[in-house]
Amino acid sequence: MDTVTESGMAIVMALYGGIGIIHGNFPTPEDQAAEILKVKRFKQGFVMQPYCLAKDSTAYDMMQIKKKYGYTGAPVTEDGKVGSKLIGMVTSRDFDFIDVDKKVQMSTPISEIMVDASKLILGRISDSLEVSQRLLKQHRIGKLPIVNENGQLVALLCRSDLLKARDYPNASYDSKGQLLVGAAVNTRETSKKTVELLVEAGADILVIDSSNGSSSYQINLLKFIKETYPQIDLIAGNVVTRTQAKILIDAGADGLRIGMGSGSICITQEIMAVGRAQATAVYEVARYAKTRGVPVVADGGIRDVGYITKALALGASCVMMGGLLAATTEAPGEYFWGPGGVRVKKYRGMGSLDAMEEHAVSQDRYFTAESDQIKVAQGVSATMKDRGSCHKFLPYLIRGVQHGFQDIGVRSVEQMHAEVGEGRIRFERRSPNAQLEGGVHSLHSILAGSEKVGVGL
Ligand SMILES: NC(=O)C1=CN([C@@H]2O[C@H](COP(=O)(O)OP(=O)(O)OC[C@H]3O[C@@H](n4cnc5c(N)ncnc54)[C@H](O)[C@@H]3O)[C@@H](O)[C@H]2O)C=CC1
Ligand SMILES: O=c1[nH]c(=O)c2[nH+]cn([C@@H]3O[C@H](COP(=O)(O)O)[C@@H](O)[C@H]3O)c2[nH]1
Ligand SMILES: [K+]
Repeated sequence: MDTVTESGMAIVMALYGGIGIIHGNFPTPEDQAAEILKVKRFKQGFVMQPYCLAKDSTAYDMMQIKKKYGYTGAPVTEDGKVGSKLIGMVTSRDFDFIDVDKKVQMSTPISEIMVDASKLILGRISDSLEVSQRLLKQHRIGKLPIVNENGQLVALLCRSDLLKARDYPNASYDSKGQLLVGAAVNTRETSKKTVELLVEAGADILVIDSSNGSSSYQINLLKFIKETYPQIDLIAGNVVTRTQAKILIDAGADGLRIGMGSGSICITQEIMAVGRAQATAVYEVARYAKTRGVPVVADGGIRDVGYITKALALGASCVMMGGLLAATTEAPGEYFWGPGGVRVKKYRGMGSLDAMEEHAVSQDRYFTAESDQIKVAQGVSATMKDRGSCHKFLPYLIRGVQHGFQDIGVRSVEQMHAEVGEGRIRFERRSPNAQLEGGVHSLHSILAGSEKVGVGL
């Protein structure tokens, strides 16, 4: 989803053993492929998307970076982006000499404050983290810009990060040791070209993204991709019935995505009058897919960590989450202050009017003909409360699932599936009263900070 997964989210997901599916709502397919490349080029310990200044930036622009993001220095590049030529670097040390109270000095060109690239110690993209770290220490500098052979900025190494260098023992790597990443494509004819770019950029998995997977458009694209790129794992969907599952498995799907209208921003069940209760859908489709040796993804409706455990118990091999990961630091978009002074980020359905209007690609998807001006939204646009960084939230989710498995008495997803299959682990219907009882109830008030999601971060 375009408010959940771009390269930043995909990187952190892979570092913790998951995978991110880069959304397909970019202005061009090249933009989507560029996000795949960013994940593939990610080097552990490096900041791959540092906030940059442009050659015509001023001291004021640096102050804005400091105010908004808390960073005291920034690389200066030709056009203010990563990937363009590095022309200098500003650090707090250079900045301390500027009196920020004086207006004239706020408009001082950054070129007068920065240290010119010719005088900087630079790291090379081909160097390992150890070599670059040694360079930092040797020269006692705070920040080391990493450039490629053309002098273009590709990353930044910060001394402050050395102290918190993390290890990711469960990271998802491909055979070349690069992080795994997937991408979503729609079922339009144009996707054939998009797929070529995504595969070239190194996508490991493609997800054919549609609310109703069993369409002729999807089957055609699925067959095309399987024939043209047999090495690519393909997840088809979405489906909620065994019949739909059969159609896609027969057409060659390697995995299925289950869920129709169960997502937090979904209004499909109300507007289209189609869909299915998510637990039933996961249970039924997973049971059938298992007989065909095809794994399934439970997509949508994961409200909290317990829902992941439930989805796995119902037969899913993994879950896909939108809302639960939205409004983390790594989700696209900026935080802003929502009603009640709460810090929020935007989260919207890919079928919301908002998403449809933003990009020509998604508009195209929703117009049955070019001249068709009537849009039927299948999702809403919303905000989500700041959830902090995935570096804390993902370990919380993982540990939460582990505790759930421990309490149930299973050691792995495979064991869970086997014991459910054999009837040793069983589900029992809960009455509405039992569900109320299972939640927080009868309290005068809940103390701030102890809300359900994220307890124990
Ligand atoms: N999981 C869920 O419950 C739902 C998810 N969504 C999300 O919203 C986004 C859009 O979903 P959909 O509306 O299902 O998109 P879609 O692209 O599958 O369908 C949109 C419209 O385009 C038409 N279409 C698709 N391919 C075509 C082709 N090759 N030629 C001519 N017409 C074609 C379809 O028939 C449909 O009318 C996706 O990201 C999806 O995941 C939307 C609704 C429900
Ligand atoms: O009915 C819908 N209208 C939409 O506009 C829409 N956008 C996304 N999705 C689906 O919702 C999933 C995420 O759901 P959660 O926020 O509950 O994790 C996602 O993974 C999608 O399957 C949509 N469904
Ligand atoms: K819903």
